[in-house]
Formats: sequence, structure tokens, C-alpha cells
Amino acid sequence: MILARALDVSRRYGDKIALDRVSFEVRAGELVGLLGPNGAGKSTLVNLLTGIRRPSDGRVELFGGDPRRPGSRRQLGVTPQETGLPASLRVGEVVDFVSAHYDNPLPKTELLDRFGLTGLVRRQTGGLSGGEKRRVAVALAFVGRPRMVFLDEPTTGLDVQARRLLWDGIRSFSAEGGTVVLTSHYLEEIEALARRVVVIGGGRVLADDTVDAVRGLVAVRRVSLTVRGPLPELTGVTGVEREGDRLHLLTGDADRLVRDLVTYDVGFEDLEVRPTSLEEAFLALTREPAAA
Ligand SMILES: Nc1ncnc2c1ncn2[C@@H]1O[C@H](COP(=O)(O)OP(=O)(O)OP(=O)(O)O)[C@@H](O)[C@H]1O
Repeated sequence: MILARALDVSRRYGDKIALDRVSFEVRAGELVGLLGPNGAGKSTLVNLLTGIRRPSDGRVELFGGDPRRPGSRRQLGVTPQETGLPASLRVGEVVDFVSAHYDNPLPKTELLDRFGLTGLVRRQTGGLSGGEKRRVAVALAFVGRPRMVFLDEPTTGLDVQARRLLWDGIRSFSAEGGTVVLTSHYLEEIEALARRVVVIGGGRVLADDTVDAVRGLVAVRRVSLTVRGPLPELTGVTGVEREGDRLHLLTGDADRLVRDLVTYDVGFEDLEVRPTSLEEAFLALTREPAAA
């Protein structure tokens, strides 16, 4: 069952085309990561699907209706990229306030426990750290027992431990059948959480597939080796990183590269060939949109 859909959607801000004929759908139970560099159009897509903005062209649907109608948003939870919490209220009071808007909210203790916030219940939000505020803001998207949540960069500004606490909360919602769409710059986050990744660049969908398939799409391999002398000119190398004597070469044809290293009699040690990280795949995709 499709819970959210964009059909040939474009969004312009003056002369700027933020989204260019994008089609995208989210099915019940999915955990989808929207991945893209700054300004790619991720937030714009989220804002259209959650009824915050209107498309310039094309159609958007949320639970089969117009996202701008409050009735279509009843089963939706959203954490925008930036949120404000009333500084003088305690965390528990903010949760009570938001809960009061729903018929059957999640019990406060359960919500706080799920997101590792129990210890903060009596703290005024104005005195929380940036990371603690962010965790509260994300948890609030879940108060009304939504069927689907949109989380725009949920873990920006969080340290590793806080990020993991949030991931646990998101994972348990997903494990119970909840549907999640999240945007992220943290490739590690998409890999850790999402089964499906949609790469957005320049207002277009560059790839929409599993994390493994997106990596396979660019099929870049990382060949690592330790060399003491200079390297000869090698064909097909698209990137080089150096850590002391250790070199990491990115290439679309690892077999050929290794053959060339042997042919040129390069004295290498500890040769390793492995698939790229999603980050490397993502950089290659956004650098060469035509190849996608
Ligand atoms: N209200 C607006 N007025 C004018 N231009 C806008 C507005 N909102 C977004 N844009 C432009 O549209 C493009 C897409 O922006 P969007 O915020 O959707 O990208 P994003 O992928 O979410 O980026 P980030 O990762 O930096 O949040 C950008 O070029 C941005 O400057």
C-alpha cells in the first residue's frame, strides 16, 4: 500500500528549480533514506509530501489525499530540519502538551524510554544541550502513534552515543510496522537504518534502490596497497588517497589495475580490494548525474 507519493513533481522558487519532475513513492512498512548533498532538494521533497509547501507542477499524495488537508496528516509524524521548543517548559510538560492533541497518544514514560530521554523529564528545554533538544524534537514526532514519520536530518549535531539512542527509537518504530522517511548527510546512518536509499542531486532522483545496489551502480572499487617508491601512470584511477606509505586507489576496473601494477613491477605489499563505502558511491553519483 502506497502511503506517500510524488508524481512528476517540480518545485520552483523564483528562477531556482529545487525539484525537477521527481516521482517517488513510499510503501507501508518501508524505511527509506533520502541522501544528497546540501541544496539537493531533500527538504523540499519532504515539505511537499507533508503539506508544508505546494508543488509548482505535478501531484503529491499523502495517505491517498492532498497533504495540505489536515485530515490527510492525521497519521503523520514530522520532525523538520529546525524546530523550536518552549524554553521554560520541562521536557515532560512539552510531551504532555503535544500528547493532548491526540486521541490515543503513546504513554509519556514509554516515549521517553524509547528515545533514552527518561533522565531529562524534569529539565527545562531551554537548559538542554543542542543534542538533547534535537532528541526531544525527534521523539515528539512519535507521540501520536503515527503510521508514518518524516524525519529531516534527525541526528544532525548529535554525538555517536546520542545518535545510536535515536537510531534505536527509529528502529523499534520500524520493527513494529511503522513507515519512516529520513533525510541524512550521514551515510553511515542510511547504511545503518534504511533498506532503500534514494539519492537526490540537483533536484532529481539519481538512484532509487537498495544500499547495495546503489553501491553496485557506480561499481567503484577501492584498491589499497603499501608502496615505497613512486607509482607509474595508471589508467582508470578516479581517485587517490594517501596515508603515509599506504595508498587507496578508486577505480571502476580493479582487475585491470592489479594487472597493471604487476606489469609495471610496482613493489607493493598488503594489497586489498574492496567495494566502496556508500559515501564513495554517493560522491561518484552526484558528481556524474548523467551516468546514473
Ligand atoms: N524558500 C526557499 N526560497 C528560495 N530557495 C529555496 C527555498 N527553499 C529551498 N530553496 C532552494 O532549493 C534548493 C533545494 O533546497 P533543499 O532545502 O530542498 O535542499 P536539501 O537537499 O534539503 O539541502 P540541505 O541538505 O542543505 O538541507 C536549494 O538550492 C535551496 O537554496
